[in-house]
Amino acid sequence: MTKRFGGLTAVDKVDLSIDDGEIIGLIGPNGAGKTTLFNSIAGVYTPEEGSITFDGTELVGKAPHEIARQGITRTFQTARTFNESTVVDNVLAGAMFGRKNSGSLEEERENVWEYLEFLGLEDKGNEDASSLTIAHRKQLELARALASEPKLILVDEIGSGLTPTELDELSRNLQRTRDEFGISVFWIEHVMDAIMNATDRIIVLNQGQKIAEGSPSQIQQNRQVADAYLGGAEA
Ligand SMILES: Nc1ncnc2c1ncn2[C@@H]1O[C@H](COP(=O)(O)OP(=O)(O)OP(=O)(O)O)[C@@H](O)[C@H]1O
Repeated sequence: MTKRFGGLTAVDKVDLSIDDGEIIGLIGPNGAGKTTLFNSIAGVYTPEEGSITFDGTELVGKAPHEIARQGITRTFQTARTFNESTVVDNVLAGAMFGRKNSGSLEEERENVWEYLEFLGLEDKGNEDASSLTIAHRKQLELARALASEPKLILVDEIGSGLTPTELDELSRNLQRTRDEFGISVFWIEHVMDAIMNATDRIIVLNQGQKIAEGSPSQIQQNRQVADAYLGGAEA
């Protein structure tokens, strides 16, 4: 697909696929087009050219809420939790907008504790989201994403603002999400250690184009990737 902003081609004929249960890293220097690609998948932007299919359904032209109902959800670089609400109500919001919403608030409220437990947040369920640390807020975003029962989660930079130990825990939780729920993860990250350790495959963008794709070790040894980072902004 291709996405332009006026004369700037932010995503330039990028072609990729994600299999069931894969964790795919998306890296590239600042301005490479990573967030624009995510926004195009999520229906925030409409690509000028190309196609995005999910489980055989064309997504281009669908609204973000329709795409969410198909089973694609996302977490944001700066956690977008509802801070005036309790932790459990934040997760409930994910369930109500998700793929298999039963329509019953009470039923969903029971169900969502499962996700809090999965991410070790059950003790905090009745606290306001505003009282959580950054790391816990990011876990909460993941819990809310899981509660929508997605097939694919788009994760936009969970690493920023976390200590290495906190990031390790979140990376492990992304892997557990894949292992236990069979959910695919497409993950933008600037913290290289995390993405190298926790992904099955990495796609590299530079100036809107896909310049490399391969296993973490192949990407680490790729000359073009090293040049892209050295030639442009910091990683
Ligand atoms: N809404 C917009 N309007 C105009 N230009 C935009 C818009 N969004 C992004 N761009 C431009 O598109 C290019 C790709 O930006 P994008 O944010 O997708 O890159 P990125 O790889 O996510 O960068 P970063 O790592 O810094 O978040 C950049 O040149 C950016 O300035």
